This record gives sequence, C-alpha cells and structure tokens, in this order.
Amino acid sequence: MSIQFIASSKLPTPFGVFTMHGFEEAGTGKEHVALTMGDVSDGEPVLARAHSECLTGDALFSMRCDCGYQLEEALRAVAEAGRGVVLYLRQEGRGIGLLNKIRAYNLQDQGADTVEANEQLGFGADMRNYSMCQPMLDQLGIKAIRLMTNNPRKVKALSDAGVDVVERVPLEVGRNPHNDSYLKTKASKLGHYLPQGDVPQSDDRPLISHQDDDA
Ligand SMILES: Nc1nc2c(ncn2[C@@H]2O[C@H](COP(=O)(O)OP(=O)(O)OP(=O)(O)O)[C@@H](O)[C@H]2O)c(=O)[nH]1
Ligand SMILES: [Zn+2]
Repeated sequence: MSIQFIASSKLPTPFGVFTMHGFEEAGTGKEHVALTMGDVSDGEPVLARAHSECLTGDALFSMRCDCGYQLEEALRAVAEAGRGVVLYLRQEGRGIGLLNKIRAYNLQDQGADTVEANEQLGFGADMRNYSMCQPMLDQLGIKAIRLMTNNPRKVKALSDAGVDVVERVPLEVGRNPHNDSYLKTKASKLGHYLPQGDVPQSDDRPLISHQDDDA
C-alpha cells in the first residue's frame, strides 16, 4: 500500500508526552496515526500496538468490547517502558465501518454473536487489512516489534505484510459482565488467546481519571 507521511507533533496525554505522526493512504484518503515515545529507530525491537479504531470503545467509554481498555493499557505500557509505538488504524468495526457496526450491534442485541451479526449483514467476520503497517513502521525507522495483542491472526497478518514481529505480548484487560460473551466468541470463533474463568463483576470502567484515586 502507498501511504504518505504528512506531519508530526507532540501529543501530551495522562500517560506522558508522545510524538504523533499523521499518515494518509493513497487512493482511499484514510488518515492513520502513529504515537511514538523514545528512540524507536535504534534497530532494537519496539513494544508496539496496532490498534483498530473503535469509536464506541476508544472515545465513548463502551463496555461492550475491550478496545478502550486495551488502548489505555497499550499507551500506559509504552509510557512505562519509555519507548514504543501505537499505530491507530482507521479500520472501524473490524473494517465494516461505524454504521455497519451499529447494525451489527443491533443484531447482537437480538441474540446474534459478533461473528453471526457480521455474516447476517453480508460481511466476513473480519474485513481488516494491515498493509498500511509496514510502510508506517518503515517511515518511523522501526525494524522489528514486540506486538501487544491477543489475536494470533493479527500476528500472522502483520508478518505476512512484511512486519518483523519478534514476540507477542498479551494484552488482557477490560473483561466485564457486558463484554464477557463477546470475548468468549472472540476466543472460540476468532482464535483470540483470552483467559476464561470467572468474570470480574465490577461494572466500573477503570478510567484514567480514576487511577490517581487508587495510587
Ligand atoms: N463488526 C464488529 N466490529 C467490532 C465489534 N466489536 C468490536 N469491533 C471492532 O473490532 C476491532 C477490534 O478488534 P478485536 O478483535 O477486538 O481486537 P484485535 O485488535 O483483533 O485483537 P487484539 O489485538 O487482541 O485487541 C475494532 O475495529 C472494533 O471497532 C463487533 O461486535 N462487530
Ligand atoms: Zn471496541
């Protein structure tokens, strides 16, 4: 895929100050972002997250999925390591887009699981492609990554796209009563490595703003 680097800036967050890099896909005009911290171009493997956009989880505090929790944890882990990258990829709803994801949620409200809902709408279970990742990492001087994910298909897709994934780092956060059956379906039908066992019963989403209270 042809992707053009556009500009970089600072991005202060509750976790620390990242550098934000903006990219534009040729053809589609899709805008992707990479957040980096530390020296990522020294040739050593870089702690990395390739995060698929989830407006509902990432921005609207949804507890239907684990996306928002994973995004927070990935940013926190990179900041703690002092070095890493988070690719924020505009492939909402596993590639079907926001409005189709809302259609899929409507079907899930009526009993379908996340895979059945996609299929009832005429989509595959996962319509994402990761071909923007290698050119984005290349632009940032990143040679190899330690990928934070529970999704073995993502590891394979990135490797197939030419990314040197030297390690998978588990990212198991955010399980709650609202997303438990969704996570079970991800494990059983999409192959995610996710712990089973008792669901934490708390309804709270561990928002960043609450973390100081616990410290
Ligand atoms: N179509 C659809 N997309 C969903 C649903 N729930 C979350 N998503 C999208 O799924 C994507 C995240 O995919 P996941 O399978 O949760 O995670 P992953 O990135 O493949 O795996 P991890 O790296 O372990 O997080 C985001 O684009 C979300 O918008 C759903 O019920 N239906
Ligand atoms: Zn989500």
